[in-house]
Amino acid sequence: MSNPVSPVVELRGVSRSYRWRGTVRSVLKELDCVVLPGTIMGIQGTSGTGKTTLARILAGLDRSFSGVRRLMDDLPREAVQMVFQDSLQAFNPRLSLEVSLGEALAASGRLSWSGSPRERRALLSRAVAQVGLEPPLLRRTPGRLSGGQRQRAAIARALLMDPAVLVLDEPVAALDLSIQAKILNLLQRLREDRLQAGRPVALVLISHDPAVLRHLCGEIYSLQEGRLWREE
Ligand SMILES: Nc1ncnc2c1ncn2[C@@H]1O[C@H](COP(=O)(O)OP(=O)(O)OP(=O)(O)O)[C@@H](O)[C@H]1O
Repeated sequence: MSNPVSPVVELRGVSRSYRWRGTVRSVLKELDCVVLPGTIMGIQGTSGTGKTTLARILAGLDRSFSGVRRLMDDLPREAVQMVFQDSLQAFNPRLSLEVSLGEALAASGRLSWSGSPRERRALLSRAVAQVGLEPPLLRRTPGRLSGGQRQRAAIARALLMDPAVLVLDEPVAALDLSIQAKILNLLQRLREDRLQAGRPVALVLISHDPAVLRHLCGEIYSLQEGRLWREE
């Protein structure tokens, strides 16, 4: 009998509701979600079904839920990283990419701010080159990048934290079709590279667009009535 693989992150019986103007809206209802190492899981759902709510809970950004969220043994909090649809809001507009990504690098514990600037620049150049960005772009603020470049930078920043899971909430919805395909191919390649390097990263790709999910995902689930349903 083969050993069962432990989830990198899992949700069991998770419920989340919002109180708004005196009424309570129940969004997630006893939802289960299991993310296995190195897999690509797709989650679809129409507007308002709770995709972002689920993404934030998976990523550990929202703790106002009932039920259980479990991370694989010994994984640090930062092991689950999130990439948002609108990466302009995810970056401090006043900071260059070099500073924003440098902060992520310092937070990951791989290099302290007191480390040599040269070493830091080399690591950051490699990080952006890995997502197809020219290192000189590191000097720019996020507002001086295209939407596609910014999304690549957001992915590079998340990868600097050496995640075991990347939760991507509508990562290409704001981009032109041709750029969408490039970003999806990039995610595919990054996942394969990490698998080969023995450091698997699981992707949870959330999209309202079934075509985006079919492009990448082995398993696709629909978020409906507060739960995930496996698509055939
Ligand atoms: N902070 C909040 N306060 C009150 N209601 C909220 C809050 N955040 C989300 N909601 C409501 O919860 C429901 C689910 O929201 P959520 O953003 O998770 O859905 P979604 O599937 O990501 O939607 P979309 O595809 O439109 O982004 C929506 O009806 C939304 O109005």
